[in-house]
Amino acid sequence: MGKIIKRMSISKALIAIVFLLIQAGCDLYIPTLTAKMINQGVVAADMGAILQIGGIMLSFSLASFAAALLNTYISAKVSYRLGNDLREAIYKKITAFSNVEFDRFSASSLITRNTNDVTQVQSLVEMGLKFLILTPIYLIGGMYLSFRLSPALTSSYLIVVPLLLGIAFVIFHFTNPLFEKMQTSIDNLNRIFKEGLTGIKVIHAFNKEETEYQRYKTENDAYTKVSIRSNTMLNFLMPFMSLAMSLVTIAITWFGAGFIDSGSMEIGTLIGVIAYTSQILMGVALLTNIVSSIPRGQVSARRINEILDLPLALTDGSQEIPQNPDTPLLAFDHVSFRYEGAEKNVFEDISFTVNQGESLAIIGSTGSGKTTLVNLLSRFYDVTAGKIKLFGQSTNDLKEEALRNAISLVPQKNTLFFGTVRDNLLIAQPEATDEQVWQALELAKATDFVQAANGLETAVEKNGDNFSGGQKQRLCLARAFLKEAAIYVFDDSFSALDFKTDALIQQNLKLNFHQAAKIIVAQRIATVRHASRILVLNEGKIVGYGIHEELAAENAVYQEIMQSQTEEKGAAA
Ligand SMILES: Nc1ncnc2c1ncn2[C@@H]1O[C@H](COP(=O)(O)OP(=O)(O)OP(=O)(O)O)[C@@H](O)[C@H]1O
Repeated sequence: MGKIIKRMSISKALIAIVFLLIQAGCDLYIPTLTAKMINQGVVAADMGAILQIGGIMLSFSLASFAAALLNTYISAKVSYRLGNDLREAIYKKITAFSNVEFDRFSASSLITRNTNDVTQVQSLVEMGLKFLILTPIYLIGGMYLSFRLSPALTSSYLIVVPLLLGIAFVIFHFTNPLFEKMQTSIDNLNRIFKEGLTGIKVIHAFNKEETEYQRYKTENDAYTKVSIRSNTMLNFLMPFMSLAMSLVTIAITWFGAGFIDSGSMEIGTLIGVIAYTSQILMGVALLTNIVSSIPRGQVSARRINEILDLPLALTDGSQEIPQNPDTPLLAFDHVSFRYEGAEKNVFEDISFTVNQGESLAIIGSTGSGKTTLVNLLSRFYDVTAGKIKLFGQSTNDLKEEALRNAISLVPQKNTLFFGTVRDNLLIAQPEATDEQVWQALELAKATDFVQAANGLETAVEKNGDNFSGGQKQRLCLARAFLKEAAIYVFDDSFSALDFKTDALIQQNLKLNFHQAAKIIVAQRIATVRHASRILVLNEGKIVGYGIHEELAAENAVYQEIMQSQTEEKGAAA
C-alpha cells in the first residue's frame, strides 16, 4: 500500500489532514464547553455565561462543519485522482507487455485489477483521509478530555477500548486471507463470464448452456460463501462495540449519579463525560469501518503492484536497423525456443535466411510451430538460444520501435477495431491519403465490398462483426499493405479467401513489394507454391527447404500435404 500512497498528491492529502484536524479539534472541545455552560451558566443561572459559552460553541460547530466539507471535497479529489492515475499506469504497463507477460496473467484478471482493485484502493484512501486520523483523535483526545473532566469516570475506558482494539485486530488478521480469495474469485467469475460471452455460439451449438451455467454458478457460490464469511466476521465487531459502549455508559451514569449525590461532582461534568462517551463510541465505530476496508484495500494494492512492479521479460535494445545490403535481410541463426513452463522446445536449432525481395513460405501441420516462429520474429518472445538477425543485427539489440516499424504483420486472428474502415487502415500509417488507402484496399481485393457499403466511412462494428471472415481477412491484409515495411508477415492470412482471390493477392504481393521480404505462413499448397523458398516445418524441425518443384519431387512431408489437399479437393468435387 505504501508504494501506492506515494503516487497520490501528498500536498493535497496534507491539506485534507489539516482540515480533518480542525474538525476533530472543534468536535472534541464542544463537550467541554457543554459541561462549562451547564456548570457555570445553567446551574448558576448566569445568562451572560450561557450566551458567551453558547457563542463559542456555535463558532466551533461552524468551523467543524466547514472543515468537514473541505476535507470531504479534497479527500474525494485526491482519491479519485489516484484511481485515475492507477488505471492509466496499469493500462500503460499492460500495453508494454510482451506475450510472456500475457501468458502469465489472464485478460479477466487484468480487467479486475484495473477496475475492481483500483476502486478498493481508491475507497480505502478516501476513507483513510477522512477517518484514519479522526479515529485516534476521537479515541485518545476524547479519553484525555473526559479524563480532565473526571478521572474516576474515565477509568472504565482504559479496560474497554484496548479490549475492543484487540478484537478488531484479531478479526483483521483472519479476514485478510479471505479478501485475497474474494479477489481471485472475482477474476474467475469474470473469466467464465467472458468465455461464455465470446463462446456463446459454441455453447448453443453443443447445447452446453446448462453446463456453462453450472460452471458459473459454482464459482459464484464460492465467491458468495467467502464474502459471507469475511463480512460476517467483520460485522461481528459492531455488536461487540455497541455492547461494550452501552455497558460503559451505564457504568458512567451509575457512578456519576453517586458522585453528584455525594456532592463531589457537578451535573455539567457528568453530561460532558457522557458526550465524550458518544464521541469515543463514534471513534470506535469509524475504526470498524476502516478495519473492514484495510484488508480489501491491501489485497487490491498488492494485486495492482504485481502488475506495476512486474519487470518486463524483454529488455529494449538500443540499435537502429542497419542498412547492410550485403547481409541477408532476415536470418534465423540456430534458433531454439521453449515456452515458459513447457517441458520441451517448440523449435530446435532452426536456421534459414530471407533476402530483400524474396518470399519465404512456411508450411506445416497444425502445432508445428509456425505462429511461434512469427511471434519470435516480431520479438513477442525472446529466443531461448540462437539469434534472429535483421541485416546482421540481432533483434534483441534493436530498438523495439524500430523492429516493429520494419515489420508489417497480419496475425493469425483477424483483428478489427470499432470505428470505420478508414480508422482501421490508418492504424498502419496514420498520415496516409485516401488514395493510398484505396490502393491498399485494391491490393487486398477489398475495394468492391467497401465501395458497395459506405466507402472508407463504412462502419466497423466491434471485432469487425459486420464483415464476413474473408472480408475481415482482406481488410487486415489491406492494413498491412498500407504500411511501408522491410518485412511483410502473413500468419495464415489467406485461409478464408477463395482460391481466385488468394492467387490475385499473391500476384499483387509479388508485383508491388519488390524490396521487401515476405513471410507467408499457410496451410494451402496453392498459397505457397510461387514463393521464392518454402520451408516445411514438422514438430519444430525444418524437414524441407526449397522451391515448390523440388519439394514436390522429393520431400515426403510436403508430398503428404499436397496429397491430402488433392484428396480434399477430390472429395469435395
Ligand atoms: N502461449 C503458449 N504457451 C505454451 N505453449 C504454446 C503457446 N502457444 C503455442 N504453444 C505450443 O507451441 C506449439 C506450436 O504452436 P504454434 O501456434 O506455433 O503452431 P502452429 O504451427 O502455428 O499451429 P496452427 O497451424 O494450428 O496455427 C504447440 O505445441 C502449442 O501447444
